[in-house]
Amino acid sequence: MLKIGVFGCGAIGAELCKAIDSGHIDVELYAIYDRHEQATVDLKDKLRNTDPKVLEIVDMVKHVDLVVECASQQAVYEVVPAALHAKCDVMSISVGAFADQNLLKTTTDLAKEYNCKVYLPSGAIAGLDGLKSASSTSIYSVTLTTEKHPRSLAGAPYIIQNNIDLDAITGKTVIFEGMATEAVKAFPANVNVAASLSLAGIGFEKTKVKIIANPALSRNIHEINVEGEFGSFTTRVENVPSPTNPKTSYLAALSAISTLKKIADPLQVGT
Ligand SMILES: NC(=O)C1=CN([C@@H]2O[C@H](COP(=O)(O)OP(=O)(O)OC[C@H]3O[C@@H](n4cnc5c(N)ncnc54)[C@H](O)[C@@H]3O)[C@@H](O)[C@H]2O)C=CC1
Ligand SMILES: O=C([O-])CC(=O)C(=O)O
Repeated sequence: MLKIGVFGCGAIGAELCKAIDSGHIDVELYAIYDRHEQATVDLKDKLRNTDPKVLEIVDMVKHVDLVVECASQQAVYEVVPAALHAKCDVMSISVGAFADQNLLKTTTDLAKEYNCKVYLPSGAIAGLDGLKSASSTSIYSVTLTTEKHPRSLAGAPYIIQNNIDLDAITGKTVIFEGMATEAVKAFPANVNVAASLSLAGIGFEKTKVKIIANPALSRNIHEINVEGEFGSFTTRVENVPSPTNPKTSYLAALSAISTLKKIADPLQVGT
């Protein structure tokens, strides 16, 4: 059975571990890690059938087949190269880190060298399947419009650097408009989905991102518009936020669960 290490025990990591613990995913949860020890303690308390070891990344990679990063963009720099050097496959949910072309190249080079796979789940959006198909011909534009409650944007570097008072926002307000390359750094905990879109489509320099704060919202909305030689499509997901992290949509955790389930499943149905 596939041995898994989960790096990051927050909203997504905890849901993923609970899905393994409940038997929903047929893998062995061998190890977990979080820089906040209490997060590992709290997570272990919630698990009924498994008792993973708490191992730092250097030790985790010696024992597992696949490492799942669900921590932060910063953690990707530590976790992904370490896993690949140890010939482990990796799933990474903090996809925005791969806007760094050096990290992206190192990752793909290492994965090729060691014959490993790097899985980047769809996260909190729908439509990557259509975008990937459409990419075989010309794509004219890809636009992500993300609308969240202002509290979900709190702490983002862009909000801090521009002294934006989120409490003063009383109506729908455009906070940011730019390209994905800038957006994923400016809002590292809000628009990792812009990175997945960029990688599946026309790249970080051409993928447009608009971020709107709306205090009337209780859901995280991601709308994607794609125009190309194939025609056009729009997807819109109105996401229920994770109860433990309002920045993160529940669908993102479900996407990580679904990706891991697919990796573990011996039967692969469909194209
Ligand atoms: N691709 C997508 O669609 C989505 C991606 N994300 C990203 O996924 C990641 C996880 O999201 P959540 O579980 O909601 O976050 P969270 O904040 O609830 O949990 C993250 C956990 O990882 C730990 N952590 C962070 N950096 C670490 C490091 N360098 N070393 C060790 N532990 C570290 C934290 O202590 C925390 O317990 C975040 O980067 C988030 O921005 C979130 C939602 C959607
Ligand atoms: O969960 C979401 O709504 C999307 C998100 O935070 C991200 O892409 O970083």
